[in-house]
Amino acid sequence: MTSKKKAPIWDGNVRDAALTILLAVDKNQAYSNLLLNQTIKKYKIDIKDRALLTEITYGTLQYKYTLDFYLEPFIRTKIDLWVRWLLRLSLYQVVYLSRIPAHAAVNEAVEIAKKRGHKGISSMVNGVLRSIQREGLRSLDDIQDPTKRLSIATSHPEWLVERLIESYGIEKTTAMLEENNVPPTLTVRVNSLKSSVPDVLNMLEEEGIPAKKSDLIPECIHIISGQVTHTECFKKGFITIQDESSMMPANVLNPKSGDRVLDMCAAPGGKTTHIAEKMNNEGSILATDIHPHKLDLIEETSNRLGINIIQTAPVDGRNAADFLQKESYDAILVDAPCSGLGVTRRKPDIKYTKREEDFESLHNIQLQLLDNAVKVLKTGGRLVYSTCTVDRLENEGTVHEFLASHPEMELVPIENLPNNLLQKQQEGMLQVFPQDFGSDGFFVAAFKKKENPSTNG
Ligand SMILES: C[S@@+](CC[C@H](N)C(=O)[O-])C[C@H]1O[C@@H](n2cnc3c(N)ncnc32)[C@H](O)[C@@H]1O
Repeated sequence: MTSKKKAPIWDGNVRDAALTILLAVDKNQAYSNLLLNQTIKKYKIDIKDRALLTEITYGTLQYKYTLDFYLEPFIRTKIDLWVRWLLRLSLYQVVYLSRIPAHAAVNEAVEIAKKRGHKGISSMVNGVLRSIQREGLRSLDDIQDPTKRLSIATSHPEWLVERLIESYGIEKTTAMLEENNVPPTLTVRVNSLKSSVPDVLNMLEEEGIPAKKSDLIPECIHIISGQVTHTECFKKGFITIQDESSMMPANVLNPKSGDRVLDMCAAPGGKTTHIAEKMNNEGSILATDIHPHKLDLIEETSNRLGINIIQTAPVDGRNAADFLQKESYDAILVDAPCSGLGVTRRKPDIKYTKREEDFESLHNIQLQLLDNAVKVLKTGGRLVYSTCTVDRLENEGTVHEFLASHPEMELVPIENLPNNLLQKQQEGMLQVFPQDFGSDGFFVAAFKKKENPSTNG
């Protein structure tokens, strides 16, 4: 007799589950997206509760500083961390989720406080939330300093707001920080080896998933609602979940069938498999990553997509040239580790955990990766550098410093993307902001190894 493993008991308390996740993110620096997925899987939480759990967890995290600003005048004693998160998540519902009646959010908070604490705490929680309801929220206009006001209104650390304003000015920064609090879109890439955009749209419709073709990247489809990973279309390898901005590097690299390609920071393989599709599954790709356990993900995805030209290897890109054959790759992608400021919508914890000193150390790693890529790139070969950040030091800063120390490399214009993206190119580099197209913030630059290194162009 086979016995099915039962899911642990789910008591249906979405707010309590959100509180557990938020506390773990705060105390253990756990990733909110991973914890959320684990919780949903562990308890087999249904679609309706899943949506609310996601909304409350991300929303509370996204607006942490704003919520604290509203709570501050009403909290008169020292409170435990879990009580602070309970107040934040309850106030988040009152302020931002109009479909949830305020009294329901407050009653739930009181019940959780009773269950997790004692009567004194539940009365305090009740008192704070009801006082805010009675007296109203303080105005953000009370904050005189514009940087501080933007920091509190959009809930980003003040030093980060300052850094971004310095790079992009107040208007662009405001639009970016506001966009960082908007739920991300879900997009998929059609596997050109197995299907086409019109066929996938039909298949998704038949499977009850509303979707539409993107206006930006030709192989991209926007999913309007539904769980794509449950569809036959996904299981059969016709599509891969990928943000639209992340579809740029493989297009810019523009590999040919039969090329020998290196993807230096490859896991989990979103871009490696895209490159393989562009190569019509002909040629060879070496996909390396510093973390060996992540390489399995590349192999899994390749199998699902019907790709067999990818080999994986655990390699630290900072000394890749010691292990790989010199001057042997036609095209190389360095999709570098970065601060990830362009994906704050998906991982709100990023904005609270980054430190100013991280940018310099990431910039140094990025330069080391590029130094190694040059050594194994063929003369005349193409190198694409990409990040999912909007930080100038990691993007333009890395490109300029790299060019200064590599006279054998030249920046080449970005090609093979639609015009509305190409128009955004500045000095041969492309920075996409989250507010531009609703896709992730992303940076791409392309280089060529000169045939004759003594020339300047
Ligand atoms: C932005 S992610 C890559 C995403 C991947 N290209 C994709 O599209 O799925 C950066 C990757 O770099 C890897 N990494 C970090 N430091 C590295 C190093 N020194 N050498 C090689 N890989 C590194 C990380 O493990 C991570 O998987």
